[in-house]
Amino acid sequence: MKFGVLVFPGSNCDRDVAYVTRDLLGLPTRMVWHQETDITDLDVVIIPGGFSYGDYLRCGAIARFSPVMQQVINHAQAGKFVLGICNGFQVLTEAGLLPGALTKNQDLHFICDRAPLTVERNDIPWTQAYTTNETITLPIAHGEGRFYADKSTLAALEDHSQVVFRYAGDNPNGSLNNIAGICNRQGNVLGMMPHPERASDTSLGYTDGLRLFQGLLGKIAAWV
Ligand SMILES: NC(=O)CC[C@H](N)C(=O)O
Repeated sequence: MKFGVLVFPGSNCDRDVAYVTRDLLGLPTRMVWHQETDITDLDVVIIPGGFSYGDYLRCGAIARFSPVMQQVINHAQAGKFVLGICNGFQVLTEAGLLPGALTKNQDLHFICDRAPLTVERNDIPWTQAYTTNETITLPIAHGEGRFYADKSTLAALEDHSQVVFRYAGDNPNGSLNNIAGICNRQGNVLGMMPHPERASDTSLGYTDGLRLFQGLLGKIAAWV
């Protein structure tokens, strides 16, 4: 299984993700510059965190127009895997691959913290290494992480069990329904504000994030 990690001007978690997939998990991984137009060699695309285009206009609003994004849409529509972490989640909503929007945190401050999360479902490949309703802890670091969607979109997300992670403790940013991460209806595209790649190495003190990547490895053969 081959991973590709997108790199935009301003990405800053790209190497952290590659450290997990290439160095910790030993999987083929290549960095994908945002102007590339052929990613058909990839099984999994990860859009990492950071400040693509300096967060001008809105986080992810400019990156969404990078040439590689049409390829990411094709990749997702073919049923292949896409993970957007933090700025990557913002890019996925801007690109229309996930519903809703990430808006400025309720208190308008950038938040850097550890957040307890509830895993809402473990029946998609991404989360099969967790148990449903398990509480895990992942770092968060964002200024625009407040999930918003209109009433009918929010109801549809809940009706189709597309909420994958919810903030378990205090709601850190004012996200509607405590939403920290969602997937598309098929379950192959996942977006989340917390950073699993920053909780994957034992030297960092906790490894709840590693199981996200490990879960995908266990399931991919059956899913594709
Ligand atoms: N860590 C990140 O990816 C940050 C995302 C974005 N720049 C924000 O502040 O919301």
